[in-house]
Amino acid sequence: MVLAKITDHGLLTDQTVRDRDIDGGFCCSPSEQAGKTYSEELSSGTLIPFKNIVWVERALNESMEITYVEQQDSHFKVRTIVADVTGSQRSNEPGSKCSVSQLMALAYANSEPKKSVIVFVNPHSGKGKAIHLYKHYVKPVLSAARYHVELVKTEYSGHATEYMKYVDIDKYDGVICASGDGIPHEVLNGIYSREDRVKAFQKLFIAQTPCGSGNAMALSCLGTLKPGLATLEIIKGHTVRSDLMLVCSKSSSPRISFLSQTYGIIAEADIGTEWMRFIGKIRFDIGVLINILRRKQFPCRVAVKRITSDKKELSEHYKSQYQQHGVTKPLDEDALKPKYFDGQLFDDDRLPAGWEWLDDNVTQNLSIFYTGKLPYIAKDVDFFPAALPNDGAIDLVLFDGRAQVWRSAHSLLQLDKGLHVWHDHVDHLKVESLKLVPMLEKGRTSYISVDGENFPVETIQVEVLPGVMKTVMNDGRYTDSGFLAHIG
Ligand SMILES: Nc1ncnc2c1ncn2[C@@H]1O[C@H](COP(=O)(O)OP(=O)(O)OP(=O)(O)O)[C@@H](O)[C@H]1O
Repeated sequence: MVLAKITDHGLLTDQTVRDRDIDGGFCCSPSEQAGKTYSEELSSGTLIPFKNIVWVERALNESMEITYVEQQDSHFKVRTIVADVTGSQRSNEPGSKCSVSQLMALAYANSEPKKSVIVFVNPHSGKGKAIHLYKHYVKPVLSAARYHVELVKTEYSGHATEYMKYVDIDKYDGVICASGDGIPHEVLNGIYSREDRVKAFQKLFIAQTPCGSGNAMALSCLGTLKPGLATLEIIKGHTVRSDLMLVCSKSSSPRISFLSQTYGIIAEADIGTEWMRFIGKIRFDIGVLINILRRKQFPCRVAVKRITSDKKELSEHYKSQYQQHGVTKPLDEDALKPKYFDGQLFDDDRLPAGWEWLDDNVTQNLSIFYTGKLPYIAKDVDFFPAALPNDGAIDLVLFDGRAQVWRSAHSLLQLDKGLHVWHDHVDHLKVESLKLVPMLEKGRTSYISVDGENFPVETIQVEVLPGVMKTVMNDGRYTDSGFLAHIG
């Protein structure tokens, strides 16, 4: 039995008799807890942050059984202690007993406990490691938090889309993707194709616990690449309504995109180097480097409905939107429909009101076209530092291919801090919608990628869909990209 008291920062253990360690730390459904051991001691003066407490229930003699996540650097464990907890002013009178409901309320200050979720695990994600990561880091946390889990191991590409198209959404609060970014993309598109899509987007949160090779959603929303920690953040974080993008083209039906669309050097390095998969993630850097050294250009025309004109306006937009609390307006069907696509792309000769073509001198010599909605596209790749979850904007970054090689290389070396956007040969705009018209010479092959997936190289129109996706973020914000500190 542990004596513990409530403090402002968490539960502080006072005096230890014994604690209980569940199954070496990685079991956790209540029924599995039969195998509890009574071995380890918890040192006196240990602080268990409220955020780490995932479940509390009554034990014998007014004591409580408290389950929490213990985490320190790479050490990660789910533990249960039996404690006699006294309260402080924060819960009730000093010295008096704290109740289970009081401690649960402190533990779940920003979220609801005990949700029901669909968990997609893609066995192929992250070079086949996803099932192992799910079993050892994700499942223990969800079980300890008494989540109801409908586990779906994806059996083919498109499985998560099909599943989300027909699943009974009344049974669930959300979807957790134990995968890379491909499964959230599928989940969102499955929901988008439902007849009751307004209700589905309104009801279900969609989050990623990073088990793939590309984990931009978890990095940007939860700030970690550790699946166990990300799962704790999903359970404890704030729910946020975030913008999505809708990609329309001639040959495909409108496609939801939560991450990016890219054409030029990045698309070549990502999709065009698939054959080099065997060398791992470095293939991407090599692909970029080769194309930069070759000064490869990808001519196109780009039309936009802009929100900002230059980097000064971009900074002002960021400052004014950063503190906004987000979308509270209920969703309706109009919010999910494209404004500029009626089954056909609009005519290039007649831009809709408020649209304009970007400078042809730049777009005809472009090296990178990249749009995004999340700041981090990979670890240490802060490509869209000014991205905000629900500013009703798509971030558009263009690299002028006429820049000298050393200038391009220098800007790309600053991707980790998001400082590339301040270089003169890099444009960074906020737009409401855009049109990309690739203009490659006849016979030249290239790539467009949407959320990292291959897309036909053809004209695309992209529109922002404000506040459509319910997701989870640590403090209700994206992981710090450093942009605010930079603009002061
Ligand atoms: N059982 C399966 N067999 C083959 N492909 C699958 C299967 N399940 C899912 N997929 C596909 O795998 C793609 C990549 O998945 P995901 O993003 O989760 O992993 P990843 O390791 O990050 O992938 P990548 O290496 O492509 O970035 C998804 O877009 C999905 O369509």
